[in-house]
Amino acid sequence: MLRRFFSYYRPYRGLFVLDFACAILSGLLELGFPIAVKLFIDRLLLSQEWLLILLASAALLAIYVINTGLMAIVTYWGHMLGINIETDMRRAAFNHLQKLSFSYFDNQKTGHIVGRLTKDLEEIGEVAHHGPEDLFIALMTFAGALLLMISVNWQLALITAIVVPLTAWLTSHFGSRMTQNFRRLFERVGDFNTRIEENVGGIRVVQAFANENYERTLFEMDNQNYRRVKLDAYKLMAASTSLSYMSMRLTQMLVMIAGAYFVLSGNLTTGGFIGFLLLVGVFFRPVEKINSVIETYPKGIAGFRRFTELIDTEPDIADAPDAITVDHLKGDIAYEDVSFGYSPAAAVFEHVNLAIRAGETIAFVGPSGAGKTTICSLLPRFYEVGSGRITIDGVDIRDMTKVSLRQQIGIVQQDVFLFGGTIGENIAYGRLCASEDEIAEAARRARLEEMLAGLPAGLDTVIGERGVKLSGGQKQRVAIARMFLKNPPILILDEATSALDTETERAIQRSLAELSKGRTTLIIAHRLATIQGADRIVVVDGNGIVEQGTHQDLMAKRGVYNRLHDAQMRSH
Ligand SMILES: Nc1ncnc2c1ncn2[C@@H]1O[C@H](COP(=O)(O)OP(=O)(O)OP(=O)(O)O)[C@@H](O)[C@H]1O
Repeated sequence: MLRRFFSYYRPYRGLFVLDFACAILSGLLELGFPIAVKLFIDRLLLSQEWLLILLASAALLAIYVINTGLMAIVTYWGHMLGINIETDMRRAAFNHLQKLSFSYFDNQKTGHIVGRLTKDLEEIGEVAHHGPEDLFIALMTFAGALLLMISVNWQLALITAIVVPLTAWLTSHFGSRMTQNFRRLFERVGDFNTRIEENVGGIRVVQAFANENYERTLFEMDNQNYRRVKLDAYKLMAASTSLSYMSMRLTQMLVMIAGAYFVLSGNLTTGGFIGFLLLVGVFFRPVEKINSVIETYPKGIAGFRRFTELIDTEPDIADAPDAITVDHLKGDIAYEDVSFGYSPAAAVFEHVNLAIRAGETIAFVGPSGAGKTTICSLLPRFYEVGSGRITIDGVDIRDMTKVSLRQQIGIVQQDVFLFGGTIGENIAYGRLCASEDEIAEAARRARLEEMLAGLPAGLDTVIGERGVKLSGGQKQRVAIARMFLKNPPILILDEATSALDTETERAIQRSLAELSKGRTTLIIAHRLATIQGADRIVVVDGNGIVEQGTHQDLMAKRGVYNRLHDAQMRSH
């Protein structure tokens, strides 16, 4: 894992060397300072040569100034190193996320994904900056101060070194527990990110049901879980901080008593004693740091593990190595003995065979949950067929690149998802390089003109998050306009069930009819009245296709379709 972590430093070798070199230099100056003080007191002070004393003071000041500069470099460039690595990892995670298929997102909570890309990576950035530097400097300071202490008085050095095994124990004992703890903490952050996401996204439903109290209770549960885990972390930290503090101060006391004895017995100079005490301070600095390190490192490690988990998630639908880029498909589709289930244990349908000619309009009907949407979502490879194959123009869709395949298929969903920008931007999502004229033309063909005329900003009207400022019908028309712009040879229409008024509904039907002209169209139908004109109606039940034919054929057959039709007629 460590090697993998360091591979992210590769592009920033120069920055790393600069940061590291400055940190080492600063560490050395810190180490040299107590010895300089010792010499100052023992040699210069007693010599009473004022010029030398002033010169030595100026030299000490210069050391401080240089150290200040070094520390500024370490703080700025060191953080830049951390931020660069964090940015790279975030980009890698986001790019990987774009490759993952629907099944991954079906099983993930949005808040957890957001957490991985924000909080976790922030912690990694901190460790990326401080990690190697702190570790190395800590070791260097430890070793350097110990050697200098031995050179001043080895007996005192031995007393001071008592603290080393204790520190090692504290680091290993608390470090791994803190890593586990922070991992749990990040999960809890993910939980309430998800909760907030769902609550804000669904606030209209929450308020319409007047379920604010219920939501408050759910949120408070997550909030308290987070609090508990965080308190556990601080309990561990309090234990490690107080243990290390106590051991340091006890050692310091021992050094004071033993040092006083050595000075009084003439085995140590006053300068040596003061210098030694200053060295003890330097020696303890890494020990004191252990408390912040014990917080930062486990967070970084936990964050990095979560990051690698995401990066290592293989997209279950990937391009074959020799996948071809398709363009201008005609739109002949064939499902050949296709079986599929979202989980291997539960098949949604089995042995589906269906041939659709280019330009044909096929409507899928059947009871709710029968698998109409699922059949259609296999075509753009949102999910992979379990067995059998699907071809377009005779080519297996698994032999095409995902991007080129999906460019050939347009989907108008029942639940139109719009982005938070303007109407124009949302239409342009169909073809990002479209000109303004093309966007306006698409809007006209989707019969958006009248609505746009009533808006002062027209296509530049901002429609709010997920398009909340538009009506259901308007959103659908924007989605249709997008498709006119995308202009794919194959179309999947998830027919709207939302109760639009008859006039709007008719207008939308007309737009859709125009949109599907000359394209192979698969309609996921909920209301049979609207699809009677389809070239073919395919009836799906819980196992697969049970009937197919024109409306007239199926009515004459007096089978499932006939029953569904009669039932809907009765309910209207
Ligand atoms: N992402 C998913 N993960 C697991 N199971 C799913 C998923 N989507 C749908 N299902 C299940 O697959 C079955 C078929 O669902 P599908 O949405 O294809 O039916 P449908 O005929 O389109 O229904 P409706 O008319 O209500 O939209 C259902 O039992 C449903 O619970």
